[in-house]
Amino acid sequence: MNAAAEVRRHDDADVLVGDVASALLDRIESAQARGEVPHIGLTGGSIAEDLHRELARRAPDSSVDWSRIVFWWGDERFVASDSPDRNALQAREALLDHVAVDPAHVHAVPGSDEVATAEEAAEAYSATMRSEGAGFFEVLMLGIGPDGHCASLFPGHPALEARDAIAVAVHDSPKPPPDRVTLTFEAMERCRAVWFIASGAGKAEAVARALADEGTVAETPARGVRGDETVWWLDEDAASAL
Ligand SMILES: O=C(O)[C@H](O)[C@@H](O)[C@H](O)[C@H](O)COP(=O)(O)O
Repeated sequence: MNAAAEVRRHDDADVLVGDVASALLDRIESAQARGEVPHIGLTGGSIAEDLHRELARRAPDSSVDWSRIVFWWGDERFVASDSPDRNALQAREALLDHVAVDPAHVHAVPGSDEVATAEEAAEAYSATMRSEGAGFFEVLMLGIGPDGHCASLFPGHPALEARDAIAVAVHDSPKPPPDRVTLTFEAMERCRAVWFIASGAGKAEAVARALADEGTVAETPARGVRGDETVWWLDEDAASAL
C-alpha cells in the first residue's frame, strides 16, 4: 500500500509552505494554460492556514487567473457558516478574500445555519459536486492528525467504510468540533493529485504509520488515500520517523 507515494522533505515549515505554494501555483498555471478550469480541494488545520497566507502573498506576482479555479474542501466542520471553526471561513480570511475568485466557483459545505443535519450538508455538497462534474480535482490538499486522520476520516469511524458516496457525515469526531462532513476515500481516489502536507514532530509517528509497509486503514486512515499521484510534503520534523 502507498507504494506509489512520493515523499518530499524540507528543512522546516517555512520552506515547506513556500515549496507547496510554488508547486500549487505552477500546477494551476499549467492547467489553465491547457484551457482547463482546475478544481482544487482545500483543507483545514494550521499548516493549511499558513499555506493559504503564503498563496495570498504570492498571488500578485503569479499569472494564475483566480477566477478560473473552482474551490472545494476535503472536509468541513458542521457549525454555523460564520463560525471561526469553519475551514471555509479560515480559507476565505487567509486567501480567498485577497484574490479575485469567482464567488460562483467557491463551493463550501453548507453550515448548520443552512441545513439541519450534517447528513443533509453531505448530501447537498455531493449533489453540487455531481452537478459541477467535479470528479477530478487537479489537487486535493490534506493535513494529517497525530492519530493518522485526514480530512475528517478518523480511526475506527464508520465513514472509513462509506461506499458509493462522495461526501458523508461524521459524528463524535475526536478532534473538535464533533460534527463534520468529509469526502470519502472513493471521492479522493478520483483526484489527479493528493498532496499531504505535514509539519512538526507531533506528526512524525502518524506519517511513518501512513507510509509503512504494514498497517491498517482503520488505525491510520491516511493509508487509505491514493490519488493518481500522492505526494507527502513534509518538514524534517514530520519526516523524522521515516
Ligand atoms: O478540519 C480539520 O481539522 C481538518 O481538515 C483536519 O484533517 C486537519 O487537516 C488535520 O487535523 C491537520 O490539522 P493541523 O494542521 O492543525 O494539525
